[in-house]
Amino acid sequence: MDLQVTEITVLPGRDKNGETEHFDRIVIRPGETLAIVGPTGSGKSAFINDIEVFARDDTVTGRTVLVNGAIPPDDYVRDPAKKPIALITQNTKCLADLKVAAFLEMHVRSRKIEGDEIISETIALANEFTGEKITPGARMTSLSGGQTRSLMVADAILVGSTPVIILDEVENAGIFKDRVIEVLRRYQKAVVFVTHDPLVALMCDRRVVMRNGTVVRVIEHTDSEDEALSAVKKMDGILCRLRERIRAGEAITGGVQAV
Ligand SMILES: Nc1ncnc2c1ncn2[C@@H]1O[C@H](COP(=O)(O)OP(=O)(O)OP(=O)(O)O)[C@@H](O)[C@H]1O
Repeated sequence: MDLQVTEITVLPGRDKNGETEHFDRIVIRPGETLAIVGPTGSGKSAFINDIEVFARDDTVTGRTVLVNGAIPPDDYVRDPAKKPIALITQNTKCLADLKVAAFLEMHVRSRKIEGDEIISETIALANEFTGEKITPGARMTSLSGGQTRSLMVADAILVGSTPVIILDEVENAGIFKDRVIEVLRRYQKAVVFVTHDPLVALMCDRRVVMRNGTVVRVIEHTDSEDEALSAVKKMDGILCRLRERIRAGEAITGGVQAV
């Protein structure tokens, strides 16, 4: 990436009634995680869309998004190779009928990255996110939803090397959410999650609460939520193991605490 992204700033626009939004600015920096939460239709997708297109008072919300404190250069918006944002949604479908390694190789070549190790490294990283292992020889079209999204996240981190990653409701997709968050932090990505998942929301540094097309509150994660977070982690662990057993075709008899 040509320009180091040190911060993305969202400046207020208008709510659904056309009233000026009340927040001052929302800044996200490398290594930080932001969750966008709120009921259906509250404007979560519109918020991430503003970031993805670098809004300049030209979207439905009237917000403006700055990169390093300034309006970003035009090629950030127009040239996909220069765009510093990767958006990964639930509807990631692969139309390329290629094997996983060939698909990654194509991306690696287009990014002009030297060496082949990055392909196996990307597959290995993706396999940290999913219980169903991805092999280099598997066809892209035969991957499950969870495998595809795991590969897309690993690809955005290592091959695309984008500093900002937006994940739109990927939680139901058979990926290890806490592992994804840990790795994204380790790689110093600025991450925005649209989420309804308590574990993802509580693990993030901040939660942006949406209602009626506007940001109504920004909640900082503090120690006071740690107790709830560790309880949710335990529950999530139980559910994950239970899910694996059900997928494996087991009958679940007895209590689930002991799973
Ligand atoms: N500030 C705004 N001003 C005008 N229209 C808005 C604003 N924010 C969102 N909208 C519109 O409201 C509708 C619902 O918003 P959006 O899809 O972003 O909600 P959501 O929270 O993502 O909903 P869901 O959880 O169902 O995906 C969309 O048509 C969107 O364009």
